Amino acid sequence: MAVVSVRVEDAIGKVLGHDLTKIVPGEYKGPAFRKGHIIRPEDIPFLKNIGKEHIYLIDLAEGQLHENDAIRRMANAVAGDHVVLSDPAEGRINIKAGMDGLLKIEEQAVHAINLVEHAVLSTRHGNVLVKQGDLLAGVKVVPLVVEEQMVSTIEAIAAQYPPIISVKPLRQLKIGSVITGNEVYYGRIKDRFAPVFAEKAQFYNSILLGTVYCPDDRDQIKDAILTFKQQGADVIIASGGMSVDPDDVTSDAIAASGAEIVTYGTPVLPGAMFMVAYLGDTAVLGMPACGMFAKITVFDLVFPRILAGERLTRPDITNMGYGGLCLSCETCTFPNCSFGK
Ligand SMILES: Nc1nc2c(c(=O)[nH]1)N[C@H]1C(S)=C(S)[C@@H](COP(=O)(O)OP(=O)(O)OC[C@H]3O[C@@H](n4cnc5c(N)ncnc54)[C@H](O)[C@@H]3O)O[C@H]1N2
Ligand code: MOO
Repeated sequence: MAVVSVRVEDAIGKVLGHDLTKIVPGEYKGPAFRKGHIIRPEDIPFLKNIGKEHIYLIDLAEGQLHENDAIRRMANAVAGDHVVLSDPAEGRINIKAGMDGLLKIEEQAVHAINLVEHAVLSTRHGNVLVKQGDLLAGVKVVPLVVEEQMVSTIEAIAAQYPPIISVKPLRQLKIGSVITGNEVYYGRIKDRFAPVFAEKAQFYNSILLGTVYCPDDRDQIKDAILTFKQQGADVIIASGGMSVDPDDVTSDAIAASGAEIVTYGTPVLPGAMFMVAYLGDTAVLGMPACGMFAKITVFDLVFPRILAGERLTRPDITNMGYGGLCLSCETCTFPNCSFGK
């Protein structure tokens, strides 16, 4: 490749080899001139004002790629379902959500690609809900010109993984809620869980089939779970009675329903006493009383994945320990924080 640096005064009539960026802090950041622009005499003062005394004219050799062609290939290699790619601008392609859904990122593949010299694949954390148009990742290369070999190495890495960046569509789920506890059932205290379930159902665009109240009685809780199963619930949530007291029988009731227990306990705080089980295809979740108190809990890490049609395994849950500690910030910014990442 010949990359020739010429004085801007000598570049009139020549073709610009890459986007030229203008930045005014707080006001503007973007391309002042795009690759392919033919330099005009009136451009000279403007170029000098953005600090350019020289510009590059590029003549690619065999086996070399301009940054824009390299990042187009890289972006296509990492893009899975329901994502859209921007055009290159300033040597970068943005990958955005093509629809609302659950963002999936193959983390190991991202690490492997970034080990390739000059590659830049910068992503968000996966397993969060995204809206159509949300930014998911940016793709760049460091130099203006790269060897084609570098890009084919990245394509080969990407081929070893499932789609690296994708968005899974969400289902609308039918939820049955079973609220347990003698103190609520016998009217000693006012129930505080039902409003939480109503809010969660609305937030996650799900349908609440109904709410059944049970005392701390294993068989009554079990029967309520089985009734919701018969009614076609996709998810059954049983609240309270999930910890260590003798009256805490909810986990026993879930087991007695015949559900297959994936985990009792999660390495997430709040949510240590949470249970994930499956009765056929119906997820049965044991929600400890922290779910009534904390705005965001392990439920908010688990539920989006169920919405996206995933059946959670024990490693899915145990992997949540790294980053599973909520800092209970005064102003909650979840999912834009370390919780669940
Ligand atoms: N010694 C230990 N104590 C606790 C442990 C532990 O491991 N060892 N775990 C703690 C964790 S973590 C959680 S979370 C809580 C809650 O556990 P439970 O799900 O068993 O909650 P309950 O005992 O049923 O109730 C606790 C508290 O919340 C009130 N409650 C429950 N449901 C309702 C409702 N629908 N409406 C209003 N109030 C409700 C209940 O009356 C109790 O005051 O345990 C920790 N403790
Ligand atoms: O299930 Mo409890 O969170 O750890 O509060």
